[in-house]
Amino acid sequence: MAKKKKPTKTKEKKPRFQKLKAFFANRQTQTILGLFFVVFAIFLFVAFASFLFSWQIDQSEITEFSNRTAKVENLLGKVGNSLSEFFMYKGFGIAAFILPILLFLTGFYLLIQVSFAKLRKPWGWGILGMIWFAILFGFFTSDASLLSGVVGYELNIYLEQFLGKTGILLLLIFTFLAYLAIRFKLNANHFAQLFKTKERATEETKDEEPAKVDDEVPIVKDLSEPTPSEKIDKNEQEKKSDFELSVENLQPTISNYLGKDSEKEQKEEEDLTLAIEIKEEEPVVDEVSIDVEKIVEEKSETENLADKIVEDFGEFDPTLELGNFKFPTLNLLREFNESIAVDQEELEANKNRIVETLSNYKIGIAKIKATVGPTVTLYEIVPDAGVRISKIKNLEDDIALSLSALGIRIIAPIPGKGTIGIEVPNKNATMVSMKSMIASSKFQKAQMELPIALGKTISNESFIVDLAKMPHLLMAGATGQGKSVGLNVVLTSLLYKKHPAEVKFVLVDPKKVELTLFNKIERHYLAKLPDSEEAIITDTTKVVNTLNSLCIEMDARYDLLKSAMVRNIKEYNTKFKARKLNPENGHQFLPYIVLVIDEFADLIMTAGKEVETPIARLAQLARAIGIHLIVATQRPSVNVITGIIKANFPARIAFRVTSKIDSRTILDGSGADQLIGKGDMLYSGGNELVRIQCAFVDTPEVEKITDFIGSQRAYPDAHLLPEYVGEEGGTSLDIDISDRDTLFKDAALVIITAQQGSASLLQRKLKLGYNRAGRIIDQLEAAGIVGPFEGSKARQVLIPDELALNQLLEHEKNS
Ligand SMILES: Nc1ncnc2c1ncn2[C@@H]1O[C@H](COP(=O)(O)OP(=O)(O)OP(=O)(O)O)[C@@H](O)[C@H]1O
Repeated sequence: MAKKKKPTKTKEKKPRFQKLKAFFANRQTQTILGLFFVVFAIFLFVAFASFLFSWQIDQSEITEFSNRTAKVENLLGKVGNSLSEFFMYKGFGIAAFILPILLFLTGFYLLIQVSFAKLRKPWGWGILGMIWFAILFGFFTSDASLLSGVVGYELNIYLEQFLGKTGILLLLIFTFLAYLAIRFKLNANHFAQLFKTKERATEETKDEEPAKVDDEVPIVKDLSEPTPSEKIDKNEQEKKSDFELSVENLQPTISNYLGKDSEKEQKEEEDLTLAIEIKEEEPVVDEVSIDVEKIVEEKSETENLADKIVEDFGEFDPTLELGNFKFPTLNLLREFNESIAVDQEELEANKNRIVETLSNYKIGIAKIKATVGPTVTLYEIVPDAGVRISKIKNLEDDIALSLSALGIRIIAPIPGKGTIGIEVPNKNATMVSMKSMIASSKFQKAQMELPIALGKTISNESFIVDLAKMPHLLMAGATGQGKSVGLNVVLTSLLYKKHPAEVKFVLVDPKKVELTLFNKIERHYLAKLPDSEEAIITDTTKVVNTLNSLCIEMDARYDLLKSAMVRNIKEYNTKFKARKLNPENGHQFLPYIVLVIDEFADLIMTAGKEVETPIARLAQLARAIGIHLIVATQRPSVNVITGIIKANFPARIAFRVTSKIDSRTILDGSGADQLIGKGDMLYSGGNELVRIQCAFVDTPEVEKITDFIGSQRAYPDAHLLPEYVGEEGGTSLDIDISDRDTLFKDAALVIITAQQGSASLLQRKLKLGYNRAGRIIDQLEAAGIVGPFEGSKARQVLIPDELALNQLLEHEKNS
């Protein structure tokens, strides 16, 4: 009992808290509050300033607050006086001025809508500052005065008992230095560095001094008569370096030159010659001396800059471009009477018939329990001990006959329960409206990437699944059993939950009528090929191009994920939002792409392998990069849902099908043939089958939603997928050599080095547009460097290495 009470309490509290949250999130509330804070801050500031001059005069009036005859000098009257008395005299003294500054900042932030998180720091430092200044002023004043306030004075007395006067002073100095260290991000290394640079500077000056002396020595020596001590020792002469020898070699050259003049002159100018010799020597010395470049220490940051960008600008918000986008409201959806009427008589009658039929076959029942769902009621039976389960399973048709009802399904045993279930359709089925699904708190609070509200289970629980986890969905069912409604339910769910920046749809509708309504939201939610006019694809050749284009997008996304060193789109986007990926390196926020294909059988019939291959490739690989497939088909035959497709679509929905074989094809078991239609479906998310009544959303409802979204500001164009040049899009293969692209040879080298003939490789390596890369690939094909087009696979490279390429090109020129 106690356990049951708890959740009701929290349920009551939450809406009230949310209302309060919504109230404060309202811009009007924020404006009024902001203005109040700003005005109140100015009020306090003026009152405090005035109090500085009038406090002694007004002090006696404090007790006379209600006395109308008593007058005060404070510019802001008795209220100003009392507040100042409270905050300054009885509070923090002069330091109380910090308070109006903080209030002003708060009001200002509220007005310009800066996040509250940014106020935490100023308030924290502000309050600490008030206390610190109060203590500081209290330290220097001997009485409770206006400077320190009562707080500062009392704190000083209190601290003095423990630390003494000197202790307080040290504490103040320490806290001040600690503040400097935290505020300006200083640490001991900075001081050490400061010390080192000083030391280096003094060392440099010291180094320079002896150098000067050395330089001067030879000049002094040369100009003066050589002293006996400086006469060259023979031993030393032997040790002379080559360099010194070369100086000697210079000597005769100059003296020979001088020798051409008279010998007298030679003697007279001997001293001078020496000086000249040395002067000649100087530049040689200079050449050899090493000029040591000053080591400039690179500036380093003390914190991660990405964090700083986030701190300054907040996380990247992908929804900013359509910041005013309004999600569709609940009132666009229709309301139905959805209360399930439990018909006691019907229940009783069905129970009696089940018991009777089973007893005819000598199967005793220990217990029976009924759960009434929207369309079917589940009777859970606990058979007597020793009854074989297979025996009950075989009685399916007999029980159906005795209950004279269609769509009876026997689940023997119910997984995880140890009972046997018999699902019997209700006489009056209840519709599950889309509105109830969208409004359910399970959907509203779903923390999923791509939540889909499919419908209600037999126990009336809303069944919400995450398309991102599925990761692809296969839908099958005979015509008129609710497939199209199911697709609309999926799309509507996503429209109610995801911003246009977060998800894009690629819609393929060969029937041309089912998804046309979504044309209105083309520039919000749809993705298309660059050259196509219509975003919704109805033409088979366009489907092939779109699928191949999605394969290119997939490859490009994998490259992005690789360079960002993440494993999936969620991690990638989180990293991108935290501004850890540079958009200049090609990184961008990646929206989920949901590819919806209606009438898959029709596509396979007309395009066969051409669509199957890229679909299989996407299904196999696209889960991590946020491309999800929803494929619907009327005919779940094995040539439509082939083994390779089936293997990659673990999540499947089966509406009613006409034969057991079809049921087996789609669900790997029977059951879908026993459904009753009209949205009655079985969902298989791996191994377990869940019976669900699909939600119902009408065409007018979808129209209202798309109108609502379509009427809002949109992106300039639909989301553009990478361009794909199909086989027929290529130019003729007889390309003239002179018409070749200027980058032809570079491209050939890239392709040969990588041994991979793909246009996207050229795009990346040579930084080309897709069209140009495609043209070059065609030219390479014409030149016999790459093989022919092979669907989504890269072309074969026919030239093994650069040498062979050169030979080929040379041969071309000569021929
Ligand atoms: N979830 C549902 N709840 C109630 N009724 C439904 C539901 N889904 C479908 N129906 C009924 O079934 C009819 C056919 O549904 P829908 O058009 O989705 O069938 P379909 O399988 O797409 O058929 P087709 O393959 O011919 O397009 C609807 O008009 C509606 O009356």
